[in-house]
Amino acid sequence: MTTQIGVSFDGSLDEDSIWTWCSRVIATFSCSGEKEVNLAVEDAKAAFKIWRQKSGLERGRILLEAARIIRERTDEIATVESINNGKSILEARLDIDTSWQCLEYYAGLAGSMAGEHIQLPGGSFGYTRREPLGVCVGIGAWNYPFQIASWKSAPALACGNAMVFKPSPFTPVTALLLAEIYTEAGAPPGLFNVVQGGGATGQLLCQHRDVAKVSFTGSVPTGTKIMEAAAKGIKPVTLELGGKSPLIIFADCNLENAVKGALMANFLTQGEVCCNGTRVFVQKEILDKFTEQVVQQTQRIKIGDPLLEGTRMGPLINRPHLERVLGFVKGAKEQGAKVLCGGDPYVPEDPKLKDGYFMRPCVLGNCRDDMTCVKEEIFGPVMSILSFDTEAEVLERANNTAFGLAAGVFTRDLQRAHRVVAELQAGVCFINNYNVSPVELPFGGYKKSGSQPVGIVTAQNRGASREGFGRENGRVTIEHYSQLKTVCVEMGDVESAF
Ligand SMILES: NC(=O)c1ccc[n+]([C@@H]2O[C@H](COP(=O)([O-])OP(=O)(O)OC[C@H]3O[C@@H](n4cnc5c(N)ncnc54)[C@H](O)[C@@H]3O)[C@@H](O)[C@H]2O)c1
Ligand SMILES: O=CCc1c[nH]cn1
Repeated sequence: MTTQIGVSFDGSLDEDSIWTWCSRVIATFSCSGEKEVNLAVEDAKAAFKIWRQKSGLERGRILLEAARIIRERTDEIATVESINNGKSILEARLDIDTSWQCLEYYAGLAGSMAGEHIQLPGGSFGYTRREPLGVCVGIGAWNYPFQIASWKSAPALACGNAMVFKPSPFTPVTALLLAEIYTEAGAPPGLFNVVQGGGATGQLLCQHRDVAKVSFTGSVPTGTKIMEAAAKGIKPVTLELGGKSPLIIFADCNLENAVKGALMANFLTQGEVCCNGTRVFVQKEILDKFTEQVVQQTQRIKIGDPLLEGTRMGPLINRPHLERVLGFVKGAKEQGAKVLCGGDPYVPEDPKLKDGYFMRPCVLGNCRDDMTCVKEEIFGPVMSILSFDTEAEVLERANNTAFGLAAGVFTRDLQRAHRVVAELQAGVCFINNYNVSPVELPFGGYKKSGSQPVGIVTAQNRGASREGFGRENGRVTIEHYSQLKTVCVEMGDVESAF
């Protein structure tokens, strides 16, 4: 089967390919079926045999070389990513930066993977070995194609695993560049394999008996299917899912920073960001001032050709998604929200861009907690502003969601900031900033965004979610890509019970 992709790549970067976010097909690929998936897993198994024998330091050296190549080729990869996804070139470069930084980080940790030595009676002893899992599968969403492939593969490879990666069919291109780079850096052929396809290919990967683990980034409904498939094979999963995160702005904040923070929380990558703080709770005293400034700055966002240096917002991923996002705005109006700016299709002056999937970033006022736009993940450039009076009230409302990916708070009162984040049911919290993603810090959600509360959430266990469905980045991810072997060594004779 051949799938056609709306925003895609024809292999050249000539003048014409700059104008391709307009439903022009510029790449086709065949979806991998059972045969191709088996082949990719077989190749990965062969590479794993070689890779697992290398010391951490040796693996780290290859990852470092891959990081160096990515860094050297940042502009080129960012350009392809911008064509692949539609995000602005400025943002695409930042994604490539956090990608090579991730490889560098895990290259550094690879040599430090170690077990313990435990003394036992009579001179006997035990030790533990931290071992790789085997062939891991990575399945990506379309919003951060290169970054997701890097964030999944770097810790997997650092721990001695191989990976078969399936990008989203909407953004199939840049994962291939990463595969080429790993090979060029000295990884055994097949260590990082890319298969193309949609849900059916993803299912084949998850069900494959030789796959040891699945790391998935995408929506909650697909995450549920992946968990079901993995459960049948008793495979560990990492799930990085959707969100509807709160951003809480207290009256004592630095207003200028809070306004900038709200834009960062809502409009990066056309609003197609899992951890976006789309429920913006503003304390009543500053509601009007904050709203006025947010609207002013939102209206200044330059929309257009994402490859131009001045552009800050490109087209959405595809026509159905654009229509879905516009539908949320329409529904919000019907439910009583006020469109303060944007929320309509945008047609750039350049005739070559006229069929692009552009829309004006939208700020909604008069929002209530029961509105669909406030409850559901929109995954587009739509900010909902809600007002609040007290800290206790806003905490209750902020946590009143099945999601738990991220949350933010702007205040000058640092005691309040820490008190509030301790109560927020979210895996990633920001104080006086939003949507910064240093690779040294673990990234992942609570609740339906990727982890599970311990039983029923009560005042006592609130925030005590385990990172049972994994994390990306940070030291903790090593544990999700490795397993512990205990070795018990007898130094005396066997004391038999028989
Ligand atoms: N938490 C995070 O880190 C994070 C990051 C980016 C995106 N997301 C979430 O991703 C969603 C948007 O991305 P999307 O539309 O690509 O998500 P999606 O769930 O539709 O698809 C994600 C990936 O899963 C594959 N897939 C679909 N059905 C499958 C199946 N049955 N088995 C295996 N694989 C299958 C798709 O082909 C794609 O590669 C949003 O909800 C967003 O919040 C989360
Ligand atoms: O979409 C979510 C993943 C992410 C967040 N920031 C950078 N990448």
